[in-house]
Amino acid sequence: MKILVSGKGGCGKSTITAMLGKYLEDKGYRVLIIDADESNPGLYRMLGLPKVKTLAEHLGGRRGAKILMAAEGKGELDEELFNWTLDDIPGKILARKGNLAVLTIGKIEEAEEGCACPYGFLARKLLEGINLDDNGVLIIDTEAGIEHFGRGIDRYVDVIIDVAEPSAESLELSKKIEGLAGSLGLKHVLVLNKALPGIEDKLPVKPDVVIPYDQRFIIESLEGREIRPVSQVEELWMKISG
Ligand SMILES: Nc1ncnc2c1ncn2[C@@H]1O[C@H](COP(=O)(O)OP(=O)(O)OP(=O)(O)O)[C@@H](O)[C@H]1O
Repeated sequence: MKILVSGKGGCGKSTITAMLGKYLEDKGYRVLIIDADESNPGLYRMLGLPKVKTLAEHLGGRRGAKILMAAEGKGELDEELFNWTLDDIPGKILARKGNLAVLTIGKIEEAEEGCACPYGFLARKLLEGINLDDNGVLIIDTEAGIEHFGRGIDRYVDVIIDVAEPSAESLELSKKIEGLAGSLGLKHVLVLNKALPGIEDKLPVKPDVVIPYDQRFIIESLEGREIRPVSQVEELWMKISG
């Protein structure tokens, strides 16, 4: 199963990715989290993992990714390059603890110019090439917004977790994500995160899962502690897998 997590900036994509990853590992799944959000230092902290080399660094940096992208354009890319199972992804690009691992696509350095296309390309090839068995779950934490939909990553996922917070802007974006999921024939699960008491009655849509606003997330983040999944994550998994 391949799951894409999408939503507005700061709505809780990484928080939900990390909680679902931990929950599933605890249930006996082998979990690979792909960090495709280049401005995302929180995911490693939430999972208590050290940072390791990115996939882009492994392939020669942004330049290496661009060369591969051009090769694909000319039909000359060795498609075997990304044909990995969870067992043969190079260890140096995996931050791993038990049956949960994180792989980061690439970080755009401050001095770097140009678009994020080479990293989008790598994410797409990775999702296309990776082979999961029945026990494997891949969760891709995307950058804020819906630009990544244009990079073709969505072609290789089964489910979209659409994370919204209770704001008009976030819900507006979620509506677009639902439309994109529908046009791609993907299962769409709407999570209302940071929900305040009674707020659901004021929403124009009915979320599939509601995660309350909880200041413990903020405290854990300030104290640099690992995240602990909330009980609603089980409900989220039922909606995804049911
Ligand atoms: N249910 C919640 N209640 C309170 N705070 C929350 C909740 N969920 C997430 N947060 C906090 O909101 C902030 C943003 O969360 P997170 O980093 O997961 O969002 P994001 O969507 O991944 O952000 P970005 O778009 O920047 O990658 C964090 O400080 C996190 O601890």
